[in-house]
Amino acid sequence: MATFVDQVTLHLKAGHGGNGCVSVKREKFKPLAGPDGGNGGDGGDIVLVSDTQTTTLLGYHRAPHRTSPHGGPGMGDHRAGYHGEGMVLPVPVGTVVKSTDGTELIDMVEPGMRFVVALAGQGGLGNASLASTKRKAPGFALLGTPGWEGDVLLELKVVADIALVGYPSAGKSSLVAAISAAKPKIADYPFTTLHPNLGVVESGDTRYTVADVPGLIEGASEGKGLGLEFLRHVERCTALLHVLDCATLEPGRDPISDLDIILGELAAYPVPEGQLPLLERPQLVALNKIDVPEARELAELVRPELEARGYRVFDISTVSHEGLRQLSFALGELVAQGRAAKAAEPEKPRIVIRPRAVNESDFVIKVEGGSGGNIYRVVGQKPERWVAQTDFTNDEAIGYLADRLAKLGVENELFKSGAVAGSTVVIGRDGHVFDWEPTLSSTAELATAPRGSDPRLSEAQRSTHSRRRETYLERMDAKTAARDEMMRERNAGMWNDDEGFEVERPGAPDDTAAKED
Ligand SMILES: Nc1nc2c(ncn2[C@@H]2O[C@H](COP(=O)(O)OP(=O)(O)OP(=O)(O)O)[C@@H](O)[C@H]2O)c(=O)[nH]1
Ligand SMILES: [Mg+2]
Repeated sequence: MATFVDQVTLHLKAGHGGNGCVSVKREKFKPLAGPDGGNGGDGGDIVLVSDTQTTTLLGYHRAPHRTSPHGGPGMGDHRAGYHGEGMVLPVPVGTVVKSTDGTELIDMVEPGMRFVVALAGQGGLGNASLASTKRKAPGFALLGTPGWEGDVLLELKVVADIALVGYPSAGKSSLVAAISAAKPKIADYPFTTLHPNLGVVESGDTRYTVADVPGLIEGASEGKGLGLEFLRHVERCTALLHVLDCATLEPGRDPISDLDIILGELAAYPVPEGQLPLLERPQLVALNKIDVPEARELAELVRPELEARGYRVFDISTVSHEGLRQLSFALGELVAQGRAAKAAEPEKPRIVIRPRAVNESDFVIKVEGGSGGNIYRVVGQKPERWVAQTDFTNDEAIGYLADRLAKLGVENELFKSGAVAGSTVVIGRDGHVFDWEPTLSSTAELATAPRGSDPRLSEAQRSTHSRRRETYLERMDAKTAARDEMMRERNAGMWNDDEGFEVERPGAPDDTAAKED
């Protein structure tokens, strides 16, 4: 028998971004002709895609380690590194992706949904891209950031319209076999069915799926028998069909008490938030095995009570096929009603399929008490990424990082949170924890010096625009003053023509002096 895998832990490693390149263009007679280091390429993301052609997680059970390619490093002469190719992992429709702590990341209920489960690293900028008017020849490049690495849990939940529930050997698999083309294993011992079987039924205009799940017994919710675990597959069904065995010879069992026990077990199953509890969904009852005379009698006997409880009851035999037509028609009606109700619901917003997307610009500083004084922890996507991009063996790169952090306001905030000279500053929540040693001196300077005395925090740096505007206005004022002065002189010259008028030419006397030399 083929193994049925409905749960698998994937170990994922998304590709790293390639490092940027530091390179200087060399030409004949011009050995330092400017930076030309190319950017590193991005790594490849690992993407899950819900695919109707995929029906099992078996492939991932056999090969749970998946690694996507890294981005290539940048090279000289402005050559960028290649991008790592994204890795697409097809999963069956109905796969739920969870993190290792059990939180649901996404429910891939619709065919064709894409979920970036492991985000690749970004390529680092090369020194050509880092060049600016102020920094004409950067002697550093940014490192590529690491890709996401970790485990996720894939859980396959069968998506069926109708779920058959009942005791072992009640005839659930036989019923699926009788009303659909599915060929589940049928035998006269309990727990024949170990994994759900799906059958497709066509009744009138409606086409629907029926899931036959393993038998339930009393205490299933506490783990007896095959436990409640298999009800996970029932979770998404529109309606339930109770299959009751009227021909059982086991002492102490009869259709009514069987039903009560199953109802008790179903009530104990916790459905995920936002879904209807199992017992609040439409339910029908099938009294099975009425080809056996005693079973038919028993069915007649219990029918009034079941009807009194409000169930629609069907007497069936999967052997003689009696009652199956009416039953499949009734199930089809239920499904059609369920679908119509669903279509009338306002459409849910499409799920955003990029994980771990936090507001990029935000960072927070957490002050933690340590034995050697407070630790200032900077937590935020940007600062963490920038740290990962920094080559700490290169002073220029460290300086660039300090500038970026200062511009974002990190150092400002550190100062406000009370960081002083010698404080330990750590950037990153976990994983990327790095001790802020290399730039401690600059942080310390900032923290001890009164605000504004640090050159990088001076007004000239902080508000370049208003500063530039001020300088411009000053210069314009000076110009106007000079012109006024000149006009005044010229006017004076016009009135006193005899005194002569000469436009002063600055530098002219010097020129003559130079010629004379
Ligand atoms: N006489 C008679 N026997 C039936 C009928 N339906 C099922 N059976 C028998 O009951 C036994 C159990 O049938 P299954 O379909 O395997 O029962 P199940 O509910 O799927 O059982 P589990 O998978 O163990 O939970 C088999 O021996 C079937 O032949 C029926 O309508 N009449
Ligand atoms: Mg079965």
